[in-house]
Amino acid sequence: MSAEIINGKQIAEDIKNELKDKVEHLVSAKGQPTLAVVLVGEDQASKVYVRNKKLACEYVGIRSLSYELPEATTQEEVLALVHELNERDDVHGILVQLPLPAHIDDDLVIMTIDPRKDVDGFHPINVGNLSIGHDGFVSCTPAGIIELMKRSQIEMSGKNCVIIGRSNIVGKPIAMLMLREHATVTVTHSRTKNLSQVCKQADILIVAIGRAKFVTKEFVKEGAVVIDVGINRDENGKLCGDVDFEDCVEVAGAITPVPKGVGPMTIAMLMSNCVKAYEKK
Ligand SMILES: NC(=O)C1=CN([C@@H]2O[C@H](COP(=O)(O)OP(=O)(O)OC[C@H]3O[C@@H](n4cnc5c(N)ncnc54)[C@H](OP(=O)(O)O)[C@@H]3O)[C@@H](O)[C@H]2O)C=CC1
Ligand SMILES: Nc1nc(=O)c2c([nH]1)NC[C@@H]1CN(c3ccc(C(=O)N[C@@H](CCC(=O)O)C(=O)O)cc3)C=[N+]21
Ligand SMILES: [Mg+2]
Repeated sequence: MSAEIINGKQIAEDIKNELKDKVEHLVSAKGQPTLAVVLVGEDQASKVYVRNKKLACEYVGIRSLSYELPEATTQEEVLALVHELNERDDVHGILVQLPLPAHIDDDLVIMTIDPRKDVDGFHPINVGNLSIGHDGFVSCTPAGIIELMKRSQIEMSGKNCVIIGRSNIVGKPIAMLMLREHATVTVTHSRTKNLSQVCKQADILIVAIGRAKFVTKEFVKEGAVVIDVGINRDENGKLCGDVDFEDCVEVAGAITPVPKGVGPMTIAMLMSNCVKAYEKK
C-alpha cells in the first residue's frame, strides 16, 4: 500500500482564494492591507522565498513593500528601519527574512518588531501567548502544518506525535500547537537516543532537521502520517526534504512531498496573519 500524498500546494491555493475573497470585502475605508518585507544580503534561497511571498501578496490583494538591503547594512540601520515601519499606520505586517548576516543579532531585531505587526509570530510576546493559549500571531510554518492536517481530515486528538527538531521557528512552536490539538507530544533532537525507535512509535511524525533525506522507512510506523518540513538540495541540486520520500511513501499512511507540501502552506499562513493584522487595526 502506498501513502496518500498530501497536496500542500492545492490546500495553500484554497486558503489564498478564501483570503482574496475576504480582502475584497474588507478593503474600503481602512486602505489596503500592507506587508513590509525586509531582506538583508544576497542569500539565494532567501531571495526565492521573498519573491514567492510578494507573488502571494499580489494574488491575495495585499500590498507588499520590499526593502532589499546590501550585506554590509549595519544592525543600527536595520533597527532604524524596523522602528520606522512600526510607526507607520499604513504598514500592518513586518517580516524580516532570517537568517540575517552574522554581524546582526536576529533576536534583537525580532524583539524590536511591534508584536501587533509580527506576522512571523517570532516576538517573545507572541511566543508567550502561544504557550499559554492566548490569542496572538502563530509562526507560519507550524500554523500551516496544523491547517494542512485539519483540511486533510487527519485526527490529532489522542495521537502519538513525535517531532524531530527543537528550533524556535519550527520544532518548539509545532509542539505547542500539537498539544493544543490534544496530541501526546514527544520532541526529539540531536542528543536523542534511539531516534529511529522513538519515531517508530509515532502516529504523526513531524520532521524539521535540515538534513536531506535523513528519515528512512526504519523511522516510520506502518500507516503513520509523515510531515516533512525540510528544504534541502540533494546531491543533484534538486529540492528535497528531510524525509526520504521514495522510501517512506511505501509504509506511511499519508505523507507531505517537498516541494508542494509544507512550504506553500507557510506562505499561505503568512498571508492569513497579514489579513489578521489588518483586521485588528
Ligand atoms: N517549509 C518551510 O516553510 C520551512 C522549512 N524550514 C526547513 O526546515 C528545516 C529545519 O529548520 P530549522 O528548524 O530552522 O533548523 P535548525 O537548524 O534551527 O534546527 C534543526 C533541529 O534539528 C535537530 N537535529 C539536527 N541534526 C539532527 C540529527 N542528526 N538527529 C536529530 N535531530 C537533529 C537539531 O537538534 P539540536 O537542537 O540538538 O541541535 C535542531 O533542533 C530546514 O531544512 C529548513 O530549511 C524551516 C522553516 C520553514
Ligand atoms: N522571517 C522569516 N520567516 C519565514 O517564514 C522564513 C524565514 N524567515 N527564513 C527562511 C524560512 C524558510 N521558509 C520557506 C517559505 C516558503 C517555502 C516554499 O514556498 N517552498 C516551496 C518551494 C520553493 C522553491 O522552489 O525553492 C515548496 O516547498 O513547494 C519554503 C521555505 C520561510 N522561512
Ligand atoms: Mg545573525
